[in-house]
Amino acid sequence: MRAADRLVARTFRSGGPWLGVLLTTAIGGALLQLALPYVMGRTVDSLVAGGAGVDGWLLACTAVVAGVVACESLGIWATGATSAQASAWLRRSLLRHVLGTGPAMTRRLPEGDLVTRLGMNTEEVGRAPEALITTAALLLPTAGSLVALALIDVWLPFTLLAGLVLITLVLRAFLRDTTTLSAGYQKTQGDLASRLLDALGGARTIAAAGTADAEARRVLEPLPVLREHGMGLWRANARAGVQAGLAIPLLEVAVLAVGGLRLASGDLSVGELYAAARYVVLGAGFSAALGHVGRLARARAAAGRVAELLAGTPVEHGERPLPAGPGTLEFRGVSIGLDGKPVLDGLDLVLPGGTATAVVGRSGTGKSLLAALAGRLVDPERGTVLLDGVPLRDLPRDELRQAIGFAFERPTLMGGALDEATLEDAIALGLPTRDPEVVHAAAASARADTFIRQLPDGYATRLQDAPMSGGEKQRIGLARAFAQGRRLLVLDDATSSLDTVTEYQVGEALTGRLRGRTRLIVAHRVGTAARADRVVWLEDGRIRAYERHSVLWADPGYRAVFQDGLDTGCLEAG
Ligand SMILES: Nc1ncnc2c1ncn2[C@@H]1O[C@H](COP(=O)(O)OP(=O)(O)OP(=O)(O)O)[C@@H](O)[C@H]1O
Repeated sequence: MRAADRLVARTFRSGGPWLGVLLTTAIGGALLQLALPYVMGRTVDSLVAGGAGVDGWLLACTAVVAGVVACESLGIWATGATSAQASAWLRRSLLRHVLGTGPAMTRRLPEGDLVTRLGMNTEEVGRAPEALITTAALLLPTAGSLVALALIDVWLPFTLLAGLVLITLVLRAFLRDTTTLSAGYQKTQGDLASRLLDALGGARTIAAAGTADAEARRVLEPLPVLREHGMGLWRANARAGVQAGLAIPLLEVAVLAVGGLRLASGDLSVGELYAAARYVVLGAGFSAALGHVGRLARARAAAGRVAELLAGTPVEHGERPLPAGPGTLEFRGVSIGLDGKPVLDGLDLVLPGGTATAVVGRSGTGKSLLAALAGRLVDPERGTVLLDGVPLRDLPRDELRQAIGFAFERPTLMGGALDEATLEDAIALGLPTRDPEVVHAAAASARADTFIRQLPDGYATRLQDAPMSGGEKQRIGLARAFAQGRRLLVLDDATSSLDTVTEYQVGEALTGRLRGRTRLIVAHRVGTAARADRVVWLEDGRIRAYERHSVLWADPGYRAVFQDGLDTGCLEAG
């Protein structure tokens, strides 16, 4: 819980100016509450004494009550504002961290679980500052009551103190139990969200397989666990509520008994006994912290889950500028593995600037991983990847991203506000300055220009108004990569949905007008490998060969790589 508590403390500091208002109203309100019994006691005494000065005390009573009401009202406002500000701060930093970590984050945690942590859990952590202040503010009247009782009579505070020890123990146990139970509850919520998001992602498959009922059961499978944690929380709440609730009347009786004896012996006035009774109630009001402690416990549990997200090391970028160069890409002793098993092992490879290299190999040999390493979407566990002699880790983020363009098999098209982003925005995504000529030229190379111009608003067509086929989306993704990557283009199976003719045309552009840039192309088609200057043939995590396709073709093992899913026509083309 250490990391969680540290995060709660950081969130507290981010509460902004409203935190000050909350603190002032909480302390002010507590002090006024503390003054109220004294003022009322003096009013009673002046009434008993025949009414001398009663008007002044009545006025004081009114002023104190008005002050209490004002503090409470402003406090409610400040509570909302503080929580909103703290949650917003945490959500912003968390989102930056999660997106900055990149694909490593979604490999570590399911997306639904991430959404729950970034959404619900962050909001719960945001309530921590308010819960902490209100709980602490409750200590003030309690401490004040002890002092006031001591001033009235020396025996009275001991009675209250005994009760307070009891209440503190109850609250401590409640905080501990509720934190544990809340953690379980929130974890199950994350599990439910992950299952739901999985099911939504596969909605087409579920509909096609007719398994909606079975899938709904699978999504809701953790419900009994959620219920168990929920019931546990209610039980803990009820138990602590009863225990703390019992303490107040018991304390009142005890103080009244002691105070009554002192009254009988003439050591206490009626007004003092009245004030003492009020102070006991005020002091034991600490038990009202139960609700705040519950919120604090939920916030701590949520902070634990949020802190897990922040635990991953963020991707760090260097400050070394990229020197002028042709885009030479070098893998030097690069290794990376999964669960202790190497996927790519000791790769040494130099792709000369301006060349086109196809990466081939059987499914699962690490072609996509090699592509990800080439553009620092993943860092190697050992070894270095260099662009024009500079390790990618040393490059500033903007220079790195401007130098390397990525296109994927299933690109996600985006470009600003969800409902406003246009096709031009999607292609220009990541460009430091928007130049329509660059966008149009990139689209032309990706064979997207013609179909875009046929749309009613051309490049200004909103993405949501342009439902696209898989191949069309791939072409927009390619155009985006072509527009951005000034030195190196990494195409990870990015032409798989294109028809043969379009794929050929894009291939022509890759070897024609895009020739000035280094190109790394993960290829499943023979034609793509044949057009490249060289082929990297991956096998069992190592480079089996780095050669021209025409040379490799003589090897039956190489030809077998293309056999999965290819027709003989394509093979002949090789
Ligand atoms: N960041 C990573 N770190 C370690 N291993 C990874 C990482 N990303 C993927 N892998 C693993 O690397 C292996 C190869 O995956 P990859 O997607 O690179 O294969 P591929 O050759 O592109 O396959 P296919 O042709 O089927 O797309 C898989 O077992 C995958 O789980």
